[in-house]
Amino acid sequence: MPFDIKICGLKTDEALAAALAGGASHVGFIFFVKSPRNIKTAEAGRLRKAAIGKAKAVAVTVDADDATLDAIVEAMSPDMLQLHGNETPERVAYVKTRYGLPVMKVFSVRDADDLEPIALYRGVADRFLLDAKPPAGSELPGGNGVPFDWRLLAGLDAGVDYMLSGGLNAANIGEALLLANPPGIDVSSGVESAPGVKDTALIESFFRAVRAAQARSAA
Ligand SMILES: O=C(O)c1ccccc1NCC(=O)[C@H](O)[C@H](O)COP(=O)(O)O
Repeated sequence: MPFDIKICGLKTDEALAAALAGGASHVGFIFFVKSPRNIKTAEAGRLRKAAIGKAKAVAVTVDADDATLDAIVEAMSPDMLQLHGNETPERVAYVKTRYGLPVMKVFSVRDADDLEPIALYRGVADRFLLDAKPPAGSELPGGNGVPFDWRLLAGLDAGVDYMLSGGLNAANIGEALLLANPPGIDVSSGVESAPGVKDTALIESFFRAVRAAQARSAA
C-alpha cells in the first residue's frame, strides 16, 4: 500500500509548489471561515489546477450543508471531500452519493474510546483522518498543532485505512511513524511559521524528516 502524505491548509502557489515538489500525495484546502487557513472557493479552484496529475486535492469542510458543498465542488472539482465535523454515517453516505467523490471522515482522538465510533463509518467513509481533540477554547476543529497519544493506534484494526494527524512536525514525525505505523500522515501547523502561513523551508524539512524515518525503518 502506498504511503500518503497530505499537506493541509494551502493558500499560496509557493506553498503548494513546495508540497508537490516534496511528493505530497494529497493537498488540502480549508473551507472554514474561522480558520486562518480559510480559502475562497474560486482561489482554491485556481490553485488546485497545479496539483492535477500529481496529488489529490482535498476540500476540508465542517458540517457543511449541501449548498456550501455544491459551491465548493463546482468551483474546485476536488478529488476528495474531508468531513471534519460531526457528520453522521448517514450524512457521509449521502455526501458520497451526491457528489460521487471519496470521503475522508475525521475523528478527534484523546482516549481509546474516541476510536470506537469508527466502526459505525466503516464501509461508508472511504478513509479516516485521526486528529487530536482541539484544546479547550479553540474555535478550530482541526489545525491546532497538538498531538495525541500515538500509542492508542497500535490496537487499531489493520483494515482501517487512515491518515495520522495532529501536531506533526519534522521533529516528531520519526517517533510518530515508529509508534503508530500509519498508512498516511497529514500536517498543517507543523509546516507554518505563523498560524495560516505556510513556510516552504519547513515543508521541505518535513519531507526530509519523513524520508529519513522511512529509510531508518527499512534498514
Ligand atoms: O487547519 C484548519 O484550520 C482547520 C480548520 C477547520 C477544520 C479542519 C482544519 N484542518 C484540517 C486538517 O486536516 C489539519 O491538517 C489537521 O487538523 C492537522 O492540523 P495540525 O495539527 O495543525 O497539523
